[in-house]
Amino acid sequence: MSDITIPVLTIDGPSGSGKGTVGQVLAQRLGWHFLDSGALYRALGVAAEQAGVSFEDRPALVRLATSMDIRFVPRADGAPAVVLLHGAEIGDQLRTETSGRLASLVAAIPEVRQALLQKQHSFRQPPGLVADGRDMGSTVFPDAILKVFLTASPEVRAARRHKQLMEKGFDVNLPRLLDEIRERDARDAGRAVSPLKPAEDACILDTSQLDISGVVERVHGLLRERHRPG
Ligand SMILES: Nc1ncnc2c1ncn2[C@@H]1O[C@H](COP(=O)(O)OP(=O)(O)O)[C@@H](O)[C@H]1O
Ligand SMILES: Nc1ccn([C@H]2C[C@H](O)[C@@H](COP(=O)(O)OP(=O)(O)O)O2)c(=O)n1
Repeated sequence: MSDITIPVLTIDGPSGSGKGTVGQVLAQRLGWHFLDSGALYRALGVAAEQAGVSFEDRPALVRLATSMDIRFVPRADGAPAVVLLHGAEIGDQLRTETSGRLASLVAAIPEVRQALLQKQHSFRQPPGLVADGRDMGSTVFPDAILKVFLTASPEVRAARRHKQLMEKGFDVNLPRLLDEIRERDARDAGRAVSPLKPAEDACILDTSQLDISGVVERVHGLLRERHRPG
């Protein structure tokens, strides 16, 4: 269990809806911790592939999830944390669509999700936590003070991801990216445990027509309505 006296803001939604960007800005602004839960699943997918573990071998994946040494080293400027997997920096490889697909595959295994639960709860530290993912509000932090579910059309999300990856120097193809995003959405939404879907008490926000600061201000406004730091 996590300490329910520490406030949590959850931001869930599909790929490219802006969870990570908006979550990081708000965590920096509030001085709260930040959990990029997708990075845990991505790192596990990459670690499994590096170790030659079959994605059919559930016990081996669970062992890897439990023993995986993953650390997030925050950067002072609020930029995404440096991710260390077994002491080595993973860097931009973690953000590729290949690692997104591997993440989505391991994330469909209930025992893997269970094995990563404690790690996620350990991010709940004073003075607060912003947590981004698929099931932050529905499963991992059901008592969050505010649950936001961001959406945007698949076309808008694919275009955002395309721009982001091209800027990082990856040569990506937009139609293929759109297909991959649709495939990942379907797998994440269709799995039996903690599927991609808004928590019952989530505020749903379509970001297709909003810029990043527009989304940040909306979410911060909702948070202010519910949480006044003591
Ligand atoms: N509302 C928005 N308008 C324009 N670009 C956005 C918006 N939200 C996010 N982006 C951009 O889209 C890309 C993906 O955003 P990200 O936060 O990584 O999404 P997610 O974490 O939901 O997958 C980033 O390059 C980000 O700057
Ligand atoms: N809380 C989470 C976070 C991610 N996942 C899975 C499902 C996603 O397709 C992958 C990658 O997630 P991530 O948030 O890093 O991906 P995007 O930035 O949204 O493209 O991991 C999950 O099942 N539950």
